[in-house]
Amino acid sequence: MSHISILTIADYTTKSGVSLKNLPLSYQVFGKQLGTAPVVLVTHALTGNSNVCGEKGWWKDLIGPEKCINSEEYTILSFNIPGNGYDGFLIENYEYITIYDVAKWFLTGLQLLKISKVFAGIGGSLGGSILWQMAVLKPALFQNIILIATDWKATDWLIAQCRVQKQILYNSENPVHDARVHAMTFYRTPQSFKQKFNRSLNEAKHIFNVESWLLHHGETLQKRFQLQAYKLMNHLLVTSDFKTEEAFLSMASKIEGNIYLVGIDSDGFYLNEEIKETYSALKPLKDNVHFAEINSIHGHDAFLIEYEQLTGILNPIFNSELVTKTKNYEHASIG
Ligand SMILES: CC(=O)SCCNC(=O)CCNC(=O)[C@H](O)C(C)(C)COP(=O)(O)OP(=O)(O)OC[C@H]1O[C@@H](n2cnc3c(N)ncnc32)[C@H](O)[C@@H]1OP(=O)(O)O
Repeated sequence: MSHISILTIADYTTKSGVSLKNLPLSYQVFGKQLGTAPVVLVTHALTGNSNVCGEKGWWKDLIGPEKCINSEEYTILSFNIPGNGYDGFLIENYEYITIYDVAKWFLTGLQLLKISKVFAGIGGSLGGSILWQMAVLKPALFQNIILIATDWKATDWLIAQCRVQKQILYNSENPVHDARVHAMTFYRTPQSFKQKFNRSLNEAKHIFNVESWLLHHGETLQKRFQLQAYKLMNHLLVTSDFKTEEAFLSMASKIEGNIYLVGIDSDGFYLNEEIKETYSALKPLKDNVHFAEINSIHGHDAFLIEYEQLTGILNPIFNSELVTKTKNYEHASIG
């Protein structure tokens, strides 16, 4: 059982020029003790947290003892995005914070923990956008980065969805509940709902099952996630900081480690074709960039559902013999 530890970032000035003192950065470590094994850094998504593989860990089907990312072989580290509320810390005035700042905080966290080399950074959705930014800021840090259902930029489509979310978060009487109800529709697909519900009725509630499912997810999130945290996370989604594709490609081509892009063919939030475009544009500039696709009817949520396919994609990175040799070499670099 991993407990939450807290680091303090004494002095930080955001990219927008706001000075912050004593910012708490909380984290959890699972598996091997820090300094004894290669580090896997997991960056969480919108309503996630640092509990990646504990009893209620959100990626416990992928990470843990004898799982694809085996906690008996690796040190699993995850920071909470400051302001996600999971450690009791909220950020009242969040508009000046961007993904760039979060990436800088995580990099400072690694420095405070004396980690100079990370075997793999892995994240989906918002977590993947943070990883892109970290890898660009520190091109030699990661031996592998795995970016799942994510992008280095916010597309117009994503910005539009986040605007609707913001309208709900500011104007609804039950903002977290209602925003989640809306979000669950674009995390899935029509085909996923058809397979799951097929117009069936919830007799007790006199509504369709798809409706009671949406309301269930709304209620569940309302119980565990705070409004201020949701506002911050929704804001972060639209703040990637690379300006143009040209600028991004020039910076991304300097990342030294292997880059694995993973798209979901039915993703209606971070579109697969955008991920493929990034791959096609980056591949001529960098040898060790790879693309893999998850085939699923479940849309964006597939990165939290399709574990067999994820395991198939990730096994060569985490469990091949070649990797084991590299891992042993990497032990020496962990401070
Ligand atoms: C933007 C970003 O950065 S990332 C996007 C963020 N995405 C998320 O946060 C994930 C949101 N999705 C979820 O939480 C999903 O539930 C997943 C992906 C974790 C799991 O999906 P699935 O395995 O398909 O489970 P499902 O969505 O059906 O959820 C199961 C729950 O729904 C309940 N449920 C199922 N059908 C119904 C129904 N007809 N009526 C009411 N409740 C229902 C189940 O009882 C179960 O409840 P419990 O979790 O309280 O035990």
